[in-house]
Amino acid sequence: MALSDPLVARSITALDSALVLGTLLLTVLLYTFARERNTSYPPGPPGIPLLGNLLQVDVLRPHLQFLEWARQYGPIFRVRMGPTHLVVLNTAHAADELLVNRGAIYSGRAAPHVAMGIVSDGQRMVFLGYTHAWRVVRRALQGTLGPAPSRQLRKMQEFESRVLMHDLLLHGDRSVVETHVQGPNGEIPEEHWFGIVRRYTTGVVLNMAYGRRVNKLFGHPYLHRIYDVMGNFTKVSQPGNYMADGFSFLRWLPDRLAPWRVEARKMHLWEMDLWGRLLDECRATFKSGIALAGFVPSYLRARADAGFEDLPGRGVVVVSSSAPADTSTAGWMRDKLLAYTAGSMLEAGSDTTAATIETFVLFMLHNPAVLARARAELDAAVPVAQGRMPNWEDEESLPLVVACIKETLRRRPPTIMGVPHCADADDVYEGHFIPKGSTVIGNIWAIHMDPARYPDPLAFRPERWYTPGKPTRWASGPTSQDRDHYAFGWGRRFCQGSYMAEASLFVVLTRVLWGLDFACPPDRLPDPDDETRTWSEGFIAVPKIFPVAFRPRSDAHAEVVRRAYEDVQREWQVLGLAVDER
Ligand code: HEM
Repeated sequence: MALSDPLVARSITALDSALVLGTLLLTVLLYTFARERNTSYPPGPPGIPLLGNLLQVDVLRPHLQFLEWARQYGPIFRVRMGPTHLVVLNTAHAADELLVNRGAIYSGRAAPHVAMGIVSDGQRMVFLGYTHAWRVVRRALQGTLGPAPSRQLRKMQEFESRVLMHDLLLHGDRSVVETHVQGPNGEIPEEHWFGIVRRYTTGVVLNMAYGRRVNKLFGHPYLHRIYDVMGNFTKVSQPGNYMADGFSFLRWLPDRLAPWRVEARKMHLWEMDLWGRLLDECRATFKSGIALAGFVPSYLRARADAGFEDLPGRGVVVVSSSAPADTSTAGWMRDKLLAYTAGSMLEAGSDTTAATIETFVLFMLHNPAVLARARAELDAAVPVAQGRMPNWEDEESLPLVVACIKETLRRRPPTIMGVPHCADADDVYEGHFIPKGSTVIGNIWAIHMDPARYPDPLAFRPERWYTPGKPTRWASGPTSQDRDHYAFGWGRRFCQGSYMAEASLFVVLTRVLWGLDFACPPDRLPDPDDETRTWSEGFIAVPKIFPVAFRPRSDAHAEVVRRAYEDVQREWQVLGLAVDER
């Protein structure tokens, strides 16, 4: 038979591939064994060859098993998920020491190959390595999200919270009397009160990024697309989802043997149809001379002023700087990185904040005595006779309410295991070797459940933070000296939106407590300790939908909410923004 015979050629190719694959697997196996025998790694559960501990962990809810191992092995343990070394830090001290004090080494990201390299074309900010491009992005965002500039965002947060209050009033008991079913990928029915919360959280970030509004709950062109993209990305970035994430040699396979790559490229185009289109629309407006507020319009303006009006492509354009290459922030984002950076804001800021609001309501329903005390505090600080809703100026008079928000972030942090960092160099911690390339997890869940730091950790107890008559400090970082909880992560990768997030939580939750009674039928109230029934899977573990009936605490409260909503419609027009459509 001639070699040109297609059947023979195909079987030789298949045999070759199998041999190459087998040899590579064997090499990985031998290398792993040899390395492990001679090194003093952190303690950890024994695994099996090749797969390590992969089969011992529910990859969709790893925090449960990781908490068990934290109790067994202490401040630091190590597991292997296939070829990936995971070093897990379970006390505040260990996490602060590595992720903050040794931030020069531990600020990288272990990005999943398929989700970051292909689906995001390497441009998603949250997964960028500790690189020059990341520094350029981070510096650009700080001008909008930093402690001082983020105060400029409060006007829109205040305006949008009026719409949220109005919508919850309109919602009434709809999610209790109607049957709503969550979609298989966590999709929220538009009529459910979770949709009202999402409209707020996504709306304020969309406004921050693009100066646009989400002005309707039903049929908005972007609202659902954003959640679809986020949901898909959460799925594809899940550890264990793609073999090629763990076994890098699979990345050499040609397309016909790697259908995941073809699928991932399609996903990238689908994502660009959203993030790229938002940028294109913004650029068209900018070029037509209309001045929009927001991070992206301001960035396009500044970039054009610097002589880079059009910068197609990915990554950054390097601008010479006198700073050393490893600290320089000089440079401009090209279009694709800019589009993904704005998209990353929407992803990072929407579900996390929405989940915290919903979780707060859940804990209040479970703790009616705390709720009554928080309300009494609000009624004293902002009597309804004043004809206004609470605002940030009232913060000092509301120490218990702030303590309740902090306790929500501690008791159930939305990014329950944080976002993994990566060790960019070999290191030793308390005699334990941490190899370069290890994925390093600040185990927020284990730290928040540490009874030495938080006695009776499962109890919802705002008193941990509350001193009567004294303002409650947020104490959420970024410095290790100013930490009561770790919901926003660590060090140089600390959540850049934390000031914006806390401002949203404050204005929304003080208003909800102040103006609305809310109730859930006891037999439908989810149990916060029931992991599978109450919380979603994934690296942002959010509450599953539960029904709540909202009604005004009095006619006077309802009147204040209604008036604030009507007034804000005029404000939208003055600002040239879309009015609400209901
Ligand atoms: C309650 C709400 C939020 C929580 C709990 C939260 C939590 C987190 C966590 C745990 C990280 C990873 C930190 C680390 O790597 O150690 C993170 C990163 C980040 N967050 Fe947030 N976040 C929230 C809201 C927001 C908002 C509103 C924004 C902006 C609109 C935002 C923007 C970011 C960005 C840009 C990063 C990536 C930082 C980097 O990789 O350098 N977050 N967030």
